[in-house]
Amino acid sequence: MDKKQLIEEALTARTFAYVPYSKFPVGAALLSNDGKVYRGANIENAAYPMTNCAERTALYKAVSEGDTQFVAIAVTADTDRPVPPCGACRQVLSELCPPQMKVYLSNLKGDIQETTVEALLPGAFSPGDLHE
Ligand SMILES: O=c1ccn([C@H]2C[C@H](O)[C@@H](CO)O2)c(=O)[nH]1
Ligand SMILES: [Zn+2]
Repeated sequence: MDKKQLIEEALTARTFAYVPYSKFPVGAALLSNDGKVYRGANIENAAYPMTNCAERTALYKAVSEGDTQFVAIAVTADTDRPVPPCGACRQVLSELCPPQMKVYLSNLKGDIQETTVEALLPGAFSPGDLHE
């Protein structure tokens, strides 16, 4: 599973978004170290703040299936620039993924921004901050 294939998976995931309010579908595809891909889409709610982003959907699917070792995530939406993850997703990525893990942000025009979990949220509040 290479970068291009993972982005294709994110594009497929995007088609399953539940977005009656924003009409802004987002897709994500999370690659685990055993080669499995967890797709995620954003799922909105009439109580707006309950919305779950595509990235967190993919992460929570994986973790709740017992998969915790990840090597990359792709995220895609119909944005002018490669879609930037929200603050909440950056925090969750930093909790559940290695700091140097690749993050492929893209849009429908085919622009790709390659970054890392750590670069998306430098200095993130981390599990280690809770203990001495
Ligand atoms: O990286 C992002 C940015 C936004 N959204 C969702 C949340 C909401 O459903 C819609 C508009 O913010 O897009 C994501 O899923 N991922
Ligand atoms: Zn988000």
